[in-house]
Amino acid sequence: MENGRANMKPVTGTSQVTCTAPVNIAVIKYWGKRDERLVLPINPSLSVTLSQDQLCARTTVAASLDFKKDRIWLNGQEQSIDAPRLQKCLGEIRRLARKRKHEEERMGDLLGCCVHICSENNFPTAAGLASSAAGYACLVQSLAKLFHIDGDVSHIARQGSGSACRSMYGGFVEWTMGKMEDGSDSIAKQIAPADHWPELRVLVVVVNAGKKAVGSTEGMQTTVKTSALIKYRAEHVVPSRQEEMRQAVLERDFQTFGEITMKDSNQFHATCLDTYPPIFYLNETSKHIIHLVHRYNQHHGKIRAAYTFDAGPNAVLYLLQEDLPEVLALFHHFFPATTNNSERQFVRGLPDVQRKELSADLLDSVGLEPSPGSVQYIIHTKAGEDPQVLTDPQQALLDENGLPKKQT
Ligand SMILES: Nc1ncnc2c1ncn2[C@@H]1O[C@H](COP(=O)(O)OP(=O)(O)OP(=O)(O)O)[C@@H](O)[C@H]1O
Ligand SMILES: C[C@@](O)(CCOP(=O)(O)OP(=O)(O)O)CC(=O)O
Repeated sequence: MENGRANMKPVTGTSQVTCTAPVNIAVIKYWGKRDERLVLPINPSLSVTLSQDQLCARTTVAASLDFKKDRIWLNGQEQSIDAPRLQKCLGEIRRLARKRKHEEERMGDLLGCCVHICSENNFPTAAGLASSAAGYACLVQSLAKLFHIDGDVSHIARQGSGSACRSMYGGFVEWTMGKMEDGSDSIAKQIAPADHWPELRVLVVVVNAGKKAVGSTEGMQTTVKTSALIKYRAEHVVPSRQEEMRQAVLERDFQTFGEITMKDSNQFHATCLDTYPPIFYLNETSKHIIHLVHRYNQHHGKIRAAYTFDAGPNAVLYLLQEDLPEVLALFHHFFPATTNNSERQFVRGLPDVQRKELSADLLDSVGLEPSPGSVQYIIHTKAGEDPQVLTDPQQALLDENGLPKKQT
């Protein structure tokens, strides 16, 4: 992978670009829009971009005068190109490209071409694992490269899915609310690069990889309409929290980082409960995980692991490398794999699983009944880089005719 120009040819035949883009998991949550059309948030948010070695979207975009219409395939299935958010991203990219056409000789006849888009995620789609963030970041990055647009395009990714703007950067990223009516200052910015905090580890605990009942877009609309708590949160809680969190990241202060992460996740889910009718994203296993983490931290008298939950029951844990063996041992003990979720695949992305003996004291402090099979699997990962261009044509998802490659 390299972050330079893509495998682009002049538009005599087909011009094609392939990119990958990361998932990001917020530690200060975005929930609620002040402008639905432009996807402008009611509060700023802050997230960690995850490594693409474990979780990523991959997208190939191709432009050709031979294509009759714009088309998109997602995870092997052709989808409607008329989806409003897709249209918004395509339209914005073409608008920017038109504006820059006179400065860009390379643009050639690209603007007269239709595009084919093919994308896949290497993890479950629409299951509360931020597939829309990785997916729209990947789409916008690939289209920007195809149309020779340089510079920040996070304001375009934002219009695909709000959280996608944060996946345009690696490491630790904030999404500023902005004040402008056109949303041009509601953009993502990196506050620290991926290697800023090398000891930080991330465990994505997959409780349920199925499609969730209430999508984020609809869920946050109802919250904004019906919850008094969300207004209080946006006006009186998040602004100072965002500052504290930025400082905690810059100082690699895990105690503050962990505490704010858990409190912010809890408040986000409290606003879901305050929604009318209420929205429940956490399930019994999520609650077990919350208890486990608090009792574990209490046992050690400090925060050693911090949980956060998006719009679904899956937990994401932030922790430091030195505590990884113990935390994994706790999950093996309290959420043992069954034959359906076999031991070998239980923890993914960790070459040599270090096991640690748990003290009787610690097991006693946690004091939960083991719940076999309720965690499907765990992905071990860390902070990672921004979207990448893939230059090897073998990794493209479209063939030389601009059609999805046959699966082998
Ligand atoms: N690789 C992709 N390319 C383009 N669009 C994608 C891609 N992956 C997901 N999407 C879009 O995002 C939608 C899923 O978004 P949704 O918000 O429901 O789930 P999620 O992002 O997995 O969860 P959450 O945002 O709550 O963490 C898909 O239905 C599709 O429209
Ligand atoms: C709970 C969240 O993951 C919500 C993400 O919402 P989306 O970005 O998926 O919503 P839309 O802007 O409507 O597409 C919190 C977060 O990522 O900050």
